[in-house]
Amino acid sequence: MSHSNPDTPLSLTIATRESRLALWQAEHVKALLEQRGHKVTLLGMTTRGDQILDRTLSKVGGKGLFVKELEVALEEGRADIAVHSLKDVPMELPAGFELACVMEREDPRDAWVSPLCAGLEALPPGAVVGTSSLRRVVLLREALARMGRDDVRIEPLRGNLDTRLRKLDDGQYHAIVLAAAGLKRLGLGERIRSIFEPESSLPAAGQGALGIEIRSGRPDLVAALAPLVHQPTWLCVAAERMVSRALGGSCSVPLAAHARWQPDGRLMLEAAWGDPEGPAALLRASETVAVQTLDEAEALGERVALALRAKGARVASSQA
Ligand SMILES: NCc1[nH]cc(CCC(=O)O)c1CC(=O)O
Repeated sequence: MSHSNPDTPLSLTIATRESRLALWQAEHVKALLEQRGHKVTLLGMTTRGDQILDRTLSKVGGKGLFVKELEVALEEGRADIAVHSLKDVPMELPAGFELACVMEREDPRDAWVSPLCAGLEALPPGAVVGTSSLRRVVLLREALARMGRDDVRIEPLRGNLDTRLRKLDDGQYHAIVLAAAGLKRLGLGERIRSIFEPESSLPAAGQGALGIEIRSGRPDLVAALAPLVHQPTWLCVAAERMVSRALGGSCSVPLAAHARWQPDGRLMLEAAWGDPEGPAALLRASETVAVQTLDEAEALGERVALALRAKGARVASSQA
């Protein structure tokens, strides 16, 4: 098809959420596409996930909340591509949509932001730590239990990045935990007091990576986006996302999945699962293997999910 040449300039519209982080990400993709001669417009929109700020996301339907409206814009032809934080993209896209591009990952780790101290160990007695994901809550509880700190309270923290930082600055929390990637992208990296190594806070599947979604059947877009693809990141997130998918992909279950390239060129995938009803201890599994294709990455993810299941992890029933 003549349209499939990556050098053919296109006029395209990017659907994006309107949080500062989402706009930064959309502008980033816009600039990269414009460098390649394409003409790009942004279409900003508000999603249900942006509107519901008073409840924990896991209680109101989960990840799809941040992408549905963008998909409707693609479906109706009001936009051509949607730029997402991959962490917010459901494991299975609706029929007729596909992931056309995964870009190079920003820092995938969790960050500690606090005016008081550089980590959990230095928190004052009775401190309140804010975070917004079940995964982080369970990982923090584990770490606190290891330190014998049953005095520390973990409280929900919702809202976009600026809102979360403001709540910290208002004194509602002594410290908050959030993704390093968002802070770094917005030039707020200096607020990070410390970074959790994956050994102490295993990241969520896709954390720190951007994905670009399109309607299927647009080889012109696939070709235009091909130069933005970072294959090593795509292999990592394919493995990570398969773990979530194989376990039901619900964000009301504490689940971490993180893949890293080893110096020997193999991919190490680690995952952790927590029983939403049970005790806080997480089940863990990992495997390191040579991976060259997305199929091999997904097979790795499936095996690690199976290993978790063998240890007692259950498949979540599909979310509402
Ligand atoms: N759940 C919301 C969300 N989706 C993506 C990011 C951060 C950026 C990224 O992971 O790419 C965040 C904020 C956070 O988890 O603190």
